[in-house]
Amino acid sequence: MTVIETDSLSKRYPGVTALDRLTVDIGPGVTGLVGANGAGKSTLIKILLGLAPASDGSARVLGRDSARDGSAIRERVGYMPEHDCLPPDVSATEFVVHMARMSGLPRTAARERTADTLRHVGLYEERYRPMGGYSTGMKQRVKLAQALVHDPELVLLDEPTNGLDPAGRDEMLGLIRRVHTDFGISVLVTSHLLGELERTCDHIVVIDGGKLLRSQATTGFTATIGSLAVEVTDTDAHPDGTAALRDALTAAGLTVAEEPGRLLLVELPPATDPNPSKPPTDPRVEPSGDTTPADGIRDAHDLVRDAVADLGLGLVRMEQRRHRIAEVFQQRPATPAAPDERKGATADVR
Ligand SMILES: Nc1ncnc2c1ncn2[C@@H]1O[C@H](COP(=O)(O)OP(=O)(O)OP(=O)(O)O)[C@@H](O)[C@H]1O
Repeated sequence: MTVIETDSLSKRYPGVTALDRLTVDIGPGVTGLVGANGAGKSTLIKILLGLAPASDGSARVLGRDSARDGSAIRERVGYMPEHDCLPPDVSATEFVVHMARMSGLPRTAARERTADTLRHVGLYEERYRPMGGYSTGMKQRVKLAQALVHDPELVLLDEPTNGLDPAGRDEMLGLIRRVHTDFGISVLVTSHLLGELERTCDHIVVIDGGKLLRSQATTGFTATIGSLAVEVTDTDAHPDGTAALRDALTAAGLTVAEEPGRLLLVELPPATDPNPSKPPTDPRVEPSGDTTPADGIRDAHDLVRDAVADLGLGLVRMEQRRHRIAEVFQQRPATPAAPDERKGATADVR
């Protein structure tokens, strides 16, 4: 099932191409839309909601054409805008009730839904105070509440962690995750911080300069590449044991990077099949003798163990690590990257 699909979607402003032939399918669940400032995230959201026309191509949201059926889409989709748009003189309750009424809820239902939604986002007594005195975190919560109040099937959240400190960001990301797990609402959440979506999203779409860089399940980002962290002791024969091991492993054909603290990172082969077009292996069929990723990982372990033993070094630790999303996007010239990794990304990877 597809929740959002775009087909060669382009948006041109005078002198700027905000979206450039973007074709992407997004399914249910929590999807992160990542890109540096100006990558085209807000533009995409506005087109999906039918609030801005595309220059070329098409977009469908919940099966409806965003160019023709904008108002029908907005009935079923909630939107949390990036910028502050809250009237300072009214309370969160008054504002969210108003938004619920605008969405067509009767008065009593609007009040009940508002109370439930504000409770869900963690606003209690403060909900009766004018919003002008709210902290950034409270304002972001009100913006999230008004996106949820009419019980949408999908919410589009534009930079919901903007302006929040690390603790506030974590809380907001937890809330966003619960929007899906507690209510079954699908979420598209934008951020220029690639790393923060790693724990929250099932799927990540990365855009840069309005173009699609990558669209992949979060596990795919982190599981396809890994490394073995190895630390060894020095000996009289090898006063720099780390360097000796690095040279031995490199000579054995492994790609090795050195980290501060005498740690060597040995690249492992992909742990999952990086080529999704390849048919899955039938588990009932005996292995044909071809090497698999698991074989490659075992071989790397064996090579490290043997090299350490041959050099007579002490092995302090050898542990497998999965890369975090942010690392996947850092340039790693020592490793021949898969074609779509080679495109690189300009998203902020803090
Ligand atoms: N109304 C507009 N008129 C002209 N240019 C625009 C307009 N809206 C957006 N742009 C330009 O289109 C590009 C994409 O902007 P967009 O706001 O979609 O990016 P973004 O990824 O959401 O970034 P940010 O997080 O900084 O808002 C930018 O170069 C921006 O300056």
